[in-house]
Amino acid sequence: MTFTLADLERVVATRGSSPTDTSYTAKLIKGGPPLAAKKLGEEAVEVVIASVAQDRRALIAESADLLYHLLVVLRLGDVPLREVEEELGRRTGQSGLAEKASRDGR
Ligand SMILES: N=c1c2ncn([C@@H]3O[C@H](COP(=O)(O)OP(=O)(O)OP(=O)(O)O)[C@@H](O)[C@H]3O)c2ncn1[C@@H]1O[C@H](COP(=O)(O)O)[C@@H](O)[C@H]1O
Repeated sequence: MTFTLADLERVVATRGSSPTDTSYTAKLIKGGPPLAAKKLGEEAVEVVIASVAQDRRALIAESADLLYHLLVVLRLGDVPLREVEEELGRRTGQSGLAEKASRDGR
């Protein structure tokens, strides 16, 4: 089964509400937006470098880091991933994808 961003969002939320000493996510959340946003920026630069270098393997790994850190930043901003998806859906307008998502109740 595919591990989705929604699954990762739930993991991040759990680490935020039940922090453990060994959790990197809990450390980021404790540091608040200044720490999490700084890490997000660093990961974005690493994605840029991988892209320009045309390093496909690094692009996948750095994109995973970037998406994870984005979910932490969203959590700290009290923004559910669903609201970002809704924004993307609005931009997609009346395309088939948006209609399907709407029919599926997402
Ligand atoms: N997807 C991720 C994920 N991606 C990247 N990272 C961490 O992000 C950090 C990336 O920062 P760097 O590359 O700068 O590494 P670093 O120098 O060790 O980081 P700093 O100490 O400088 O902050 C690394 O420590 C990675 O382990 C992640 N940490 C956690 N997750 C997910 O979150 C879940 C919970 O993790 P914990 O919160 O650690 O239990 C995990 O099971 C994963 O699913």
